[in-house]
Amino acid sequence: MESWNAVMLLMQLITTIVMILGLCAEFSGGSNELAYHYYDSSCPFVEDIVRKEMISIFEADPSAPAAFLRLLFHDCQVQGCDASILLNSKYSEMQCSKNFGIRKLEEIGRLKLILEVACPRQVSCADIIALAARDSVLFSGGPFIQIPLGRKDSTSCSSLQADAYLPSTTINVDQLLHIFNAKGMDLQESVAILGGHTLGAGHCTNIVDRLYKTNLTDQMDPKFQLALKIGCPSKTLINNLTFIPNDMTPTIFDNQYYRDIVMGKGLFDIDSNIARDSRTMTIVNQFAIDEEYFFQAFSSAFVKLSSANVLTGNRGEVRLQCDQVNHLH
Ligand code: HEM
Ligand SMILES: [Ca+2]
Ligand SMILES: [Ca+2]
Repeated sequence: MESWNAVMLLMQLITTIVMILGLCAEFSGGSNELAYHYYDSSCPFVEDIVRKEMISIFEADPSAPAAFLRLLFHDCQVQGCDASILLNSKYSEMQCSKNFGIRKLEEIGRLKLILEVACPRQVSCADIIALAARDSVLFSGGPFIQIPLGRKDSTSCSSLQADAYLPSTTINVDQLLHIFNAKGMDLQESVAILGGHTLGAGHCTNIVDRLYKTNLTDQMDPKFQLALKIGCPSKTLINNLTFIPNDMTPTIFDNQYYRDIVMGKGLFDIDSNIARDSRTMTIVNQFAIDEEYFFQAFSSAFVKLSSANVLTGNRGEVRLQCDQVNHLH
């Protein structure tokens, strides 16, 4: 009987400890999930502050939205959306050649400084990247996408991981679907997220291999091919400087990308592949004629991309400076 009482007492003690721990987590904002009202009490104007800064960045440089959208994809693709791409260290992800052309890291750092003044130690660099990307979509004519917040920043990064997880331009449709299925996307969302290529440009260095292949089996539109050859004359060193727009309206977030790839005017292998694969072709054709449908699928895909594999609660930290971890771990 006595031992039974002791067991009961122990169980009560454990329940109390678990409850106290739970309460602590709640009060410290340590919820383990992203939330739509995450900064309501700790930084209520975070979205307005980011939006205001973004507008002035976009006014100064119309190519900026493309940069922020790609930055989000490349952050989320390696270790999840944790601002690992911003870390400046021996192992920086930016050393990886697949991150060639990634821009505007310093603008995220500048936004962070502004937010440190408004709400010290609250807003993670990972959330700033996600907000910058969704404002980029909106201000170039795309949908307004509400995203949950509360991502924490990583305390490490690895260029090897970037090498392993960033996709190359020659991936096939199977590999593409695999990448986005892993983030919970269905077929439509996987085709929609590649619609990010409605913005921005690709450098010739990423195009020439396809363009000057001896047996170009691609059904590339001949006039488009000629235009690409004029834009990227040969395999020269200046290929790192010259570039070609991703679609015919590279500063507008629209469904032009799908209309282009249907007509054989896709810039990279993967762009033309989704227009020809039997699984993805029908969706590409639908997006090409129905922009609203594309916007809807892109919006839900964007939430999944930016929520996949995030650090929350006590995992990770809110960096004080986006390019450095707070202290050595
Ligand atoms: C999964 C397969 C993908 C591949 C292989 C791929 C590949 C590329 C390449 C090679 C470039 C050109 C980089 C340069 O030469 O400067 C590029 C640009 C771009 N990508 Fe992707 N991408 C993929 C998916 C995505 C996704 C999911 C998004 C966003 C949702 C995205 C958004 C962009 C944007 C906006 C640019 C233009 C960047 C700029 O102008 O600065 N890409 N992509
Ligand atoms: Ca990352
Ligand atoms: Ca466009």
